[in-house]
Amino acid sequence: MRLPTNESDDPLTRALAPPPNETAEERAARVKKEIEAQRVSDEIDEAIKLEKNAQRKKRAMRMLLLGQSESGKSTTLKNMQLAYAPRTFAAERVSWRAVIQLNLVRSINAVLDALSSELSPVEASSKSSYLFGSSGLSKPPSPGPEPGNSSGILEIPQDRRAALMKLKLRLAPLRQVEADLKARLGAGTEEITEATLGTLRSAEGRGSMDAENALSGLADDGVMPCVPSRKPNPKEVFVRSHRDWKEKEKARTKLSLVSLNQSSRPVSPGFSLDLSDRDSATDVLAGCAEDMESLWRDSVVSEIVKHRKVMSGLWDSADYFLASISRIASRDYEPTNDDVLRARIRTLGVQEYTIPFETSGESPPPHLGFSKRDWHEWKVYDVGGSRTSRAAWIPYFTDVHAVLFLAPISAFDERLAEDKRVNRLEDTFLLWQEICKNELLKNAVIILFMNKCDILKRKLEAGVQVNKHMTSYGARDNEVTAFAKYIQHKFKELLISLSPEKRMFYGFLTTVIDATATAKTLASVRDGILQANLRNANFVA
Ligand SMILES: Nc1nc2c(ncn2[C@@H]2O[C@H](COP(=O)(O)OP(=O)(O)OP(=O)(O)O)[C@@H](O)[C@H]2O)c(=O)[nH]1
Ligand SMILES: [Mg+2]
Repeated sequence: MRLPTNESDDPLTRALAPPPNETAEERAARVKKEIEAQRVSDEIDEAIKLEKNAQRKKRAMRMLLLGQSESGKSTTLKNMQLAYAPRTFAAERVSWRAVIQLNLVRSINAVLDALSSELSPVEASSKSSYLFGSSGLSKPPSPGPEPGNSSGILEIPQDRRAALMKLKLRLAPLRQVEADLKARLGAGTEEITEATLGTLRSAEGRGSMDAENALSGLADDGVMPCVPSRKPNPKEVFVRSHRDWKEKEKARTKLSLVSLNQSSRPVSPGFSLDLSDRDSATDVLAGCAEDMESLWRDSVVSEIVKHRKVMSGLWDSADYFLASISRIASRDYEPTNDDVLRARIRTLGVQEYTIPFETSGESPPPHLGFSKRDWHEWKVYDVGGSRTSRAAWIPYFTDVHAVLFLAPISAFDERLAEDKRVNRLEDTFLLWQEICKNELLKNAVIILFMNKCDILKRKLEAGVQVNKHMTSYGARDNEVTAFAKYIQHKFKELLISLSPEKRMFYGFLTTVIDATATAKTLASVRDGILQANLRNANFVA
């Protein structure tokens, strides 16, 4: 057979070639037709791609992380990444630097507020909304002494007053650092409290972008009990990206570290360093490191912190970061795994993650219709947990295979930040009830993490009496094992009595800031979900 020797011999080239004596008008018409044909073809390709993605999504294993705000959902998610996607976790570690710096600066500013209240009570009372109002710290303050009420003011020795005043002045730039970091990291830095709810609503009226973010998932009617049954508004439904601030922070931190080393190391050719983007928060923090240490270690300040119950107004990891001031407030600070697990930023809306849960490499049973990849690469959805965010959860209840419910059992003596009338454990029980009886979740495996056992232990050992806050606890032993057994029984009873179908109870006592223990628990969870779903042949869409 003779092969074509040049293009004109090729039948395909010949067939596609324009007619030899094509006029200019004919050419224009032909090109127009070809462009239109290409557009239609592209549209078809795009539709096929979308359909393929939708099918793939439908088949992927899907898990929802649910629970009230600060229950530990995002911390559990970080543990999943650390255990199953360590490279992604390591690559993102550097982007947590600003969040950790902000966690530290906010704690120091809260201490400075308490100090101001003691040094000059009248001035402080006019500013007191800063501390637990607009700054949006996570928990409402425990009722401390009234500023201006002399019986509530500590006696500060005269010789210490001047030194503490000076320290306070030298640390004043940290207010601006807090504002800058919040602006950089976005609305997740604003905790939803009774006070901030008002601020956020009025910001929405002005149509600000930040309010738009902050209000993601906020129902029209404001605070809602548990999971609302009405349809969420469209703003609440879409998956929010968790990458935005992480990508920006990663770039900024790398830049800042390069800039720090530029005098000793030559900048690689072609790398353009934008000095205007250098990290001024890091510079100010490094400049204030010694003063922050002096403040935190000062015996008078310690008394004030205790007296004003500053720590109970902050989130649970504040003391961890305050214990590491010199390490964090240095120019070359790079977060450790533990730092990242402890870092606090509120989750906005619903965020989707892909976790490669593969451990033993086994294949999915053929009759379930999963590809090997879909079987191991789970879609995990982390949600914002405050009452105002819960409407956003509902669209994710359809076709979900597992719910991992976080119950912070140490919160038996705490109140919801967004509604101080409600006890946090009571809110968790109400939420659990609604999840257990929800029709949309009837085929999902429900797993319970009774979390924050470390804090529970600390509280009970410090003498906090459970039965003062939960009369039903009666005269049972005021210690961790007895309390955990009691609580576990309550959760199990509710699950069994409320589930539309007969259900297995999977409960774990957890401290999710402990990565080693959590990795073991997560391996059991994964196996439990797969086993339970294997038994339930109906679950595959
Ligand atoms: N001590 C201790 N702290 C914990 C534990 N679990 C979570 N935390 C801390 O509690 C804070 C809140 O945890 P997150 O994981 O951000 O809570 P969340 O449920 O995602 O909260 P939202 O995003 O607001 O819904 C963080 O500072 C965590 O480090 C725990 O078991 N023990
Ligand atoms: Mg979260």
